[in-house]
Amino acid sequence: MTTTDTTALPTSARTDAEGTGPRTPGAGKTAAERTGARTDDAALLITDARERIDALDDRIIGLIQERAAVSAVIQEARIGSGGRRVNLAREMEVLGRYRDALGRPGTALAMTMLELCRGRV
Ligand SMILES: O=C(O)C(=O)C[C@]1(C(=O)O)C=C[C@@H](O)C=C1
Repeated sequence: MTTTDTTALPTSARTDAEGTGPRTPGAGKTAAERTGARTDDAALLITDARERIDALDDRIIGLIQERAAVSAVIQEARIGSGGRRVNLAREMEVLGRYRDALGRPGTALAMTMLELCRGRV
């Protein structure tokens, strides 16, 4: 690894030694440019919090994939028994749960999730 001494620069003007290769988003950018922050403290906080968000998003994506697999088992069982892929009454229950917990955007989220789990109707 080639290293450049950036310690003479203000932290906000440096790029991270790690994770800012030529293909890494944010490569060659200052912490301020990467985060939109105007102070080093804020840039650090944002960088840290973004790592937590990325970890949460990874888990959410994994849960959606797990949900889709369980949903596929149900759909296959129903189709295999002579029924239809879609069960609208159940979808209304799912939409209602998301709406109750998250409001109107929850409904939109649930509709997208159902599409991911059973395709377009
Ligand atoms: O609960 C079911 O009966 C399912 O088939 C699962 C599921 C879902 O992913 O939540 C998928 C398709 C149906 O239309 C309803 C719900």
